[in-house]
Amino acid sequence: MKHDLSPAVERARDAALGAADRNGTGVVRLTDWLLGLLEEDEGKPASLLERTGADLADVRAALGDRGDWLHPPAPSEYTIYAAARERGLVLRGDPALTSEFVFLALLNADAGFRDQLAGVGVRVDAIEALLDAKLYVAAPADDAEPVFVVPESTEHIDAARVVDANLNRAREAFRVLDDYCRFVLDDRVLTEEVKAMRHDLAAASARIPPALLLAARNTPGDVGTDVTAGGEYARESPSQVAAVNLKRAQEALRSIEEYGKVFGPELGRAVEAVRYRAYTLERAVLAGATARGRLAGAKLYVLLTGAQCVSSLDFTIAEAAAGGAQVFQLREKTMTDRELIDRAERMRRWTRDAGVLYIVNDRPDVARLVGADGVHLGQDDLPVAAARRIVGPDALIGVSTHTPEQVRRAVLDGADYIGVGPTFPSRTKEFDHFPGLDFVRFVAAETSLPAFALGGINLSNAGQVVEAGLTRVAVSSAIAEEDEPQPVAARFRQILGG
Ligand SMILES: Cc1ncc(COP(=O)(O)OP(=O)(O)O)c(N)n1
Ligand SMILES: Cc1ncsc1CCOP(=O)(O)O
Ligand SMILES: [Mg+2]
Repeated sequence: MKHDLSPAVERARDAALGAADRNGTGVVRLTDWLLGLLEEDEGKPASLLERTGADLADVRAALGDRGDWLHPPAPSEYTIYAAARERGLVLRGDPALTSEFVFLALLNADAGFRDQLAGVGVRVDAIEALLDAKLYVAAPADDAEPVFVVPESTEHIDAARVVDANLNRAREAFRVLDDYCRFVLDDRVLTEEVKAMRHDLAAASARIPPALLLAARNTPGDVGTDVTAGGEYARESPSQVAAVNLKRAQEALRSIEEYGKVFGPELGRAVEAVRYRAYTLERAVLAGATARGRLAGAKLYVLLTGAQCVSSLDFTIAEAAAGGAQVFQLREKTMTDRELIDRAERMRRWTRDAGVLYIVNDRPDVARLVGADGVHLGQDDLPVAAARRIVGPDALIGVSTHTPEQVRRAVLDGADYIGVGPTFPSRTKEFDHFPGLDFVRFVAAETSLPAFALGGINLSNAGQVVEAGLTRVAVSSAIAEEDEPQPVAARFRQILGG
């Protein structure tokens, strides 16, 4: 039967037959065919090898010299051409007998021989990927336009290799972070954010066909696998493990973003969005841990407005602190700025003397000016990031929350604690909506960030808050309107579990 061979295939066949004649056996070996195909430096088989990272001279030398190799006989010409046509049809929709598909057919003809070739850097899967036209017009299912249409090129294999390695790195880092948020922080909001980031990264990377990523993978040939940095095996604490893996995820995402640009702008953009979220996550996870530390034992938080106190402010602070209140907030809503700064400075002294934390309500500027420990922000006050620029990295920032979404946002914005309420009708502030104890229950199950229930909490109903799952409360009238704040504060502490 006459086959319609390309000139390059004809030359390779003649070379193989000639080699068989010369060695006296008359048996044409796979080696003879391959050497025939690789004879031309500029030929497609040689260029495929080089594009996929193999050294042409090494491969030729191994085929020619390796006495320890098995050199199986080549299949019949008919079988070789049938396999080549089939590969050409599947990968390109074209059954023409050209050298690259005959090359591929020969590489796949004998598994043992293919393994020997892998030992000298011949990566059949990568060669197949380069020949696979589908890979270059891949588009995610929900995109109307192809995301990238490129000619086959070594650049894409190289970039896919970097992206593949960094996707694995990022996935592994996210897995470690998932464990930290879930088992160490016990925080559902953060755990779900890590999961969502993993999912979004996977969706973004689907823009590169998985077959291409797999084909580009070359772990044995990775010169970095046995290079370890000092300190890689030393971790002092779970939070250090989290910190290291947050950095690892960010670095891997940056690399995917940069090398992903080789496939078009969309991948870079989508991964950039995940990377920014990784920075936010870092703040939420790590600074949250510091804040958790500072507020670890804080159970009773007192909001004070001078005019509401039946005694003087300084007496109320000293007495409530002596009874066990640990955090005090200056909440003045009607003062001029001059009056406010004056009071805020005094309150700094009184709270320092009492050894308690001091938070200023609403005003990051005032908090910073008087050296308060932090600021409390409502939903209509400055956002966390803006306040953080004023108060600095070490100050505590609290956020009022009234809905599940506000809790999620506060956690991810890097709030250090949240106010949760209003729980009950309040004598201090009027409300027309009460998320109540159901919301307290939700918060208790959702986040490990310090969360203070507030709104109408007193000694009679504080137990219900504890039953609903929170053991921290913020109160105003229950302390400010008492002649003797100390025993009241002490009783709160008992109810809240010491
Ligand atoms: C600890 C704590 N939680 C909630 C609030 C309420 O803040 P906000 O909603 O901004 O209302 P005002 O207190 O500013 O009227 C808070 N102050 N403290
Ligand atoms: C400011 C504020 N925000 C929600 S409840 C509340 C007031 C808390 O005061 P009280 O403990 O007297 O109800
Ligand atoms: Mg406010």
